[in-house]
Amino acid sequence: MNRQDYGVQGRVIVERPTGFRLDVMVAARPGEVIAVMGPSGAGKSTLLRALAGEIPITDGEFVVGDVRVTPRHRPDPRRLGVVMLDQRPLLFPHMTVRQNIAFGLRTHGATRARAHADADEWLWRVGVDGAGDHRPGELSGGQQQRVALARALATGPRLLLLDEPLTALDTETASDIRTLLREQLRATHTTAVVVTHDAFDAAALAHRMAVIENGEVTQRGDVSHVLAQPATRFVASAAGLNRLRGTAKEGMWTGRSFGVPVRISSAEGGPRPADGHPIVAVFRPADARIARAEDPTWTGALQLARNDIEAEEAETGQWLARVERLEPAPGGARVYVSQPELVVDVPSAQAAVLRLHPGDPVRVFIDPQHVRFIPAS
Ligand SMILES: Nc1ncnc2c1ncn2[C@@H]1O[C@H](COP(=O)(O)OP(=O)(O)OP(=O)(O)O)[C@@H](O)[C@H]1O
Repeated sequence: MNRQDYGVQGRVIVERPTGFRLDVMVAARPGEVIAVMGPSGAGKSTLLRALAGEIPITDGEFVVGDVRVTPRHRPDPRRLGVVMLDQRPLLFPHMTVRQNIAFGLRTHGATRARAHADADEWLWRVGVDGAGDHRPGELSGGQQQRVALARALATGPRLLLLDEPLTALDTETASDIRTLLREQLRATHTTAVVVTHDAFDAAALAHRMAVIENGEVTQRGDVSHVLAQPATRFVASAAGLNRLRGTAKEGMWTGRSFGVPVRISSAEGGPRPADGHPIVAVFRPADARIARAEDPTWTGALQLARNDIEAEEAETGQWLARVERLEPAPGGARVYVSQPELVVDVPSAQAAVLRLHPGDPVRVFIDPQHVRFIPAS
């Protein structure tokens, strides 16, 4: 078969007895890497398991290369040519590393000598040459994941499925394996679907991404486009962005904070949504600022905010908010506030001065030059 035929395309529908329904269109061109992100329970693993032929689809159909999968026809995974790479390497512990890789090649018809020679070549490609005679248990977690990648790619799968392949690794090892994965996927022109919770991995590994929420695709497109134009709160938070839904009025975002009107403007030019249309204000947590409210009591702080509105002195890009929780973050603190819900990254020096606690009234400020408006879908 011509290598150009490879890729995956179709509609995957899986209904669970629990009432959960997955219904997604999948399409990856040959050699293309698609990232799949989504909240817990969205159906990402269900999708991978269906694509791997591990569970039947209830409806729809898809093709992997030229092999068709339907609710009634579920080919043998080897014939389907789909290989799954898990969070954990899952190597055979009683075999040597070389035998682990050669095993798959042997089941594809290679002679013992050929399989062993190819296994050594693969060990070299993934940077663990010399480890061939060791048992997996004698290698580090990162080395084992390298071997698992070699084993997955060695048989030239039509489709490689990666389920959170970097999650179980420490940061430094994850970084090495991310680079290796990227290089090898490109070099072997392997079509792949990678499930990840990390937008950085999606951007590093994939050409395009699909977001699954509650069994459906809520956004798809080029990775950078999806992350920059988040269509849902989940994507915004995965991309590390605040996403505030409001209504367009006089070229500004308008919403409410504790019943008090709030406005945010954007420095961006271009067409503005007509008044009354829903719009979303998007900005980074590090671009918002926070200060203690002028009055430390809630009644006092709210009264001041209302007075400003009545006197028409309420400034755009600032409003009263409530601290919900605080988390340590690199270089400072991450502050979660409500009404509207958003995240503000506060540098250490300022966090030390502010001494915030959950329940405190604060003022949030956002400069228009850091705000982007996108139409609400
Ligand atoms: N074997 C099963 N039988 C019945 N229902 C299942 C089974 N496995 C998963 N589900 C249900 O399918 C839905 C989707 O689960 P799935 O594991 O695919 O989500 P996920 O996006 O991979 O989540 P996570 O990120 O937490 O792994 C959930 O409601 C789950 O309870």
